Amino acid sequence: MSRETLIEVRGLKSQFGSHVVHEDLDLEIYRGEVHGIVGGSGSGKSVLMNTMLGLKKPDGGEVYIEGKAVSRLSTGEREALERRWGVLFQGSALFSSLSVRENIMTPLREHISMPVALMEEIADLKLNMSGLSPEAATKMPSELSGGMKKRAGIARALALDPDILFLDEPTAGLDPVGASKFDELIIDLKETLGLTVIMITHDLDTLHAITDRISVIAEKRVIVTGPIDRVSRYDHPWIQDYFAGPRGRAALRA
Ligand SMILES: Nc1ncnc2c1ncn2[C@@H]1O[C@H](COP(=O)(O)OP(=O)(O)OP(=O)(O)O)[C@@H](O)[C@H]1O
Repeated sequence: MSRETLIEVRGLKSQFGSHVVHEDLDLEIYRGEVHGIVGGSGSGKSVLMNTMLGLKKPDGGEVYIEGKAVSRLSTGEREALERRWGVLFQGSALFSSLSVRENIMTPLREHISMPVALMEEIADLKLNMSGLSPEAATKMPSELSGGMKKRAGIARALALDPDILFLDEPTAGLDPVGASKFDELIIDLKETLGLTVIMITHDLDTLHAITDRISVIAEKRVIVTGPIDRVSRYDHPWIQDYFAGPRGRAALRA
């Protein structure tokens, strides 16, 4: 992990009607790190991720990628940026009427003009990188287990060779063995592909196993950022409940 800032959120305000979700929120993501975002339910983790992805416009403040204000990018620059990231949404969000291979090909179809045979080849390569067997290519999402769906979602997220990977609750719904295998996959991919990974998760084992730094959202802003062992000692009621509660202690022992 370098200390070079890849994404910077400055003074973010997010609101829906009169409901203010973020107020003066700052966040910095370093190039090459796995950065976990944690916070209570409804604290605004998904809204923050959607704002970094440009799916929600800030109501105040700005998101900078490599120092460039996202709101001031031209359409071309914006499209180029979108090709640099892959996203695994909650629940994998695969298209149920498309096979796994077709799902992985979707971003290629949207962004690049190339022969179908080449797209299929790329899709099968990403499938393999995500730890799925070649037979999974022709399966429909309904035929996959939860863990396989997540891997197919990762394969699709990797379709355009991104350098930034956004993961929303990647291990939710997986059993502990499946979740720890998924953690290993994320680390492998990060190391082989040089990815920066931004991950929302409630999974304390995953946070301990793979994050370089974490940020905690509470009271509408990021209250602390740092390595998990430092953040978990921070004097704040939510942090103490979360990390020092029975689950937090078990994850630390593990
Ligand atoms: N499109 C929307 N319209 C109105 N309110 C919204 C919208 N999206 C999010 N919110 C509100 O913003 C707040 C933050 O939501 P968000 O989904 O970011 O929380 P979260 O931290 O990801 O929660 P969880 O851990 O439960 O997934 C919530 O109060 C939610 O109701």
